[in-house]
Amino acid sequence: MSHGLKHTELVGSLDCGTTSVRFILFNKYADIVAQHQLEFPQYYPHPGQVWHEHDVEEIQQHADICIAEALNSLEASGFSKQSVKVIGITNQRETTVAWSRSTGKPLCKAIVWADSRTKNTVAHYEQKLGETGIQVSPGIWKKEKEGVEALREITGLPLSTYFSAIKLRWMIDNYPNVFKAHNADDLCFGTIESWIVYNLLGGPKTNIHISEVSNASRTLLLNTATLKWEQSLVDFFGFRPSILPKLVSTSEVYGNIAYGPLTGVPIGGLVGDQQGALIGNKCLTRGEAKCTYGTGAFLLFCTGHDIVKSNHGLLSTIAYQPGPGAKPVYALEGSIAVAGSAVKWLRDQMKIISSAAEINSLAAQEPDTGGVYFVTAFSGLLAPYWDPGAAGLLIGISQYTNPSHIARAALEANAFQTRAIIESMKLDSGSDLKALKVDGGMTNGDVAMKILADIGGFRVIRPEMRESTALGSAICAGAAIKLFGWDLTKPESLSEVNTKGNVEFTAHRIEEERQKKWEKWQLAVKRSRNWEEGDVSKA
Ligand SMILES: Nc1ncnc2c1ncn2[C@@H]1O[C@H](COP(=O)(O)OP(=O)(O)O)[C@@H](O)[C@H]1O
Ligand SMILES: O=P(O)(O)OC[C@H](O)CO
Repeated sequence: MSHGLKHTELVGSLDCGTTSVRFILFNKYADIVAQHQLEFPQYYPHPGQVWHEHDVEEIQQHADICIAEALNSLEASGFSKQSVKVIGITNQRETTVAWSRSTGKPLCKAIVWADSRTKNTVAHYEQKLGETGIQVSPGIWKKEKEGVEALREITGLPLSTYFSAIKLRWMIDNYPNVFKAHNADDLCFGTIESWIVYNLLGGPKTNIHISEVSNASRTLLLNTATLKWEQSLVDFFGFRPSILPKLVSTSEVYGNIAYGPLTGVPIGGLVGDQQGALIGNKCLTRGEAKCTYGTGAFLLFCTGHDIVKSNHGLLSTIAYQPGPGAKPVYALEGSIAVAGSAVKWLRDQMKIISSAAEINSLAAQEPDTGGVYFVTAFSGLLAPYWDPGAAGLLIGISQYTNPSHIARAALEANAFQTRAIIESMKLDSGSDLKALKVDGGMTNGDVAMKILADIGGFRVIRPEMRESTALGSAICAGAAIKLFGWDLTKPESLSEVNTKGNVEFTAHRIEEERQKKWEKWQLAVKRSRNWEEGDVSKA
């Protein structure tokens, strides 16, 4: 490798995604020096329903193995462990963990972000917003439409099955041991970064119960302007304040690792994975955007220090806070629940491909979808539709339809949903997006990327080094100890980071044809909506 790596300092990143954990060691140029990745089990305990769980002890064990194995390969290639100066953690967001303060053990399996079992809980709180509302200041209550607005105003989010407070409420209401721990002030609530950092820093011995603000901004409990837990919302959802972790910034030293091969190394960065990818793509100033295609797809558009409120179905979220007390940077986000998971479904359930990568060669066997549209609403639709009642829909099937058409339609679904988000972003931010930086497992396929550019009608820029999520948290961690001169408030300090080439994909289809397909997609989405509440008399 270049740049005299053997003598250099390194920064680690523990990336705990929805389907796998990886530990990656980077040098100052973002070259990957060593890494290890492991998939972990997914639990779907109720066939036919959209329950999706993780065993968080299993995630922690996989994380420990990834760290140990990456360090073994590091040493095997002639580096000392002491090269690792600091590590960052990045994670699937919203996934909700409940553990016991006294034992440090999880009280139940974590409810994963994409799980939509909580539809009735959402309906209950929608009704409560209509009836009692939320108290926005002493004696001032906002109800009904105003209540929904106030919730958005405070948190940047709508009431949805997606966010953590709803999932936690469901746990308290449905698991007697969680209910008991809540009442006894023994319940620790956290998202995945809270859980991992709690363990790495010593578990119940040290009891460091913290949550980072980009993750906390996905709970429905954080005031994104003040960066504090919002008491009115803690009350609204009926939580005891003792459950809440202490809030911390995205880049600071939270403590030193308490066990294993990295004992004594500081943890200096915690960041939600999508915000991590924004940082890893160096989209640090207003107007820059990226989309990460993993299990789901998440397009984040940096809005600088301004919270831009969306009127078109997007989320206003915290991108990162560069240090304790520092001014946060915000983003508008469009979240798509199903992206790579549709590929996984074609592989594991439909068995029309034997590996995820194969979707590309299968889709390339046909020039088009033969009129098939695939609305991948496996657990309802997130942005910009926010319809938990939408159902997955394959439409336009005929005698002529073959597996290639379906594979292609799955890739097109990704592109159409991305376009829907870009259209909303245009309306909310006033700026058009002519080019999109992409990363994540799904972007490994060239055919998927060509379809994205062609259907979306924008340039797609794919970096050679696509571990942007991990790199983002490494940058946060490095910046916390001023390693390599990195500074999140000075984008120019990252000029030497990840400068390897990009591959670009451009649109070929004529605009009129693209528009026609777009209109047909919108029609397909319309047909998939409100299926759960469907009533034959209104069909
Ligand atoms: N070559 C490929 N083409 C299309 N999809 C792919 C390819 N490789 C992986 N995927 C999909 O990408 C997803 C994994 O991406 P990753 O970024 O690791 O996700 P996560 O962080 O959500 O676990 C899987 O759902 C898989 O189906
Ligand atoms: O782990 P990923 O890449 O699927 O990302 C999941 C998101 O953070 C959910 O909001």
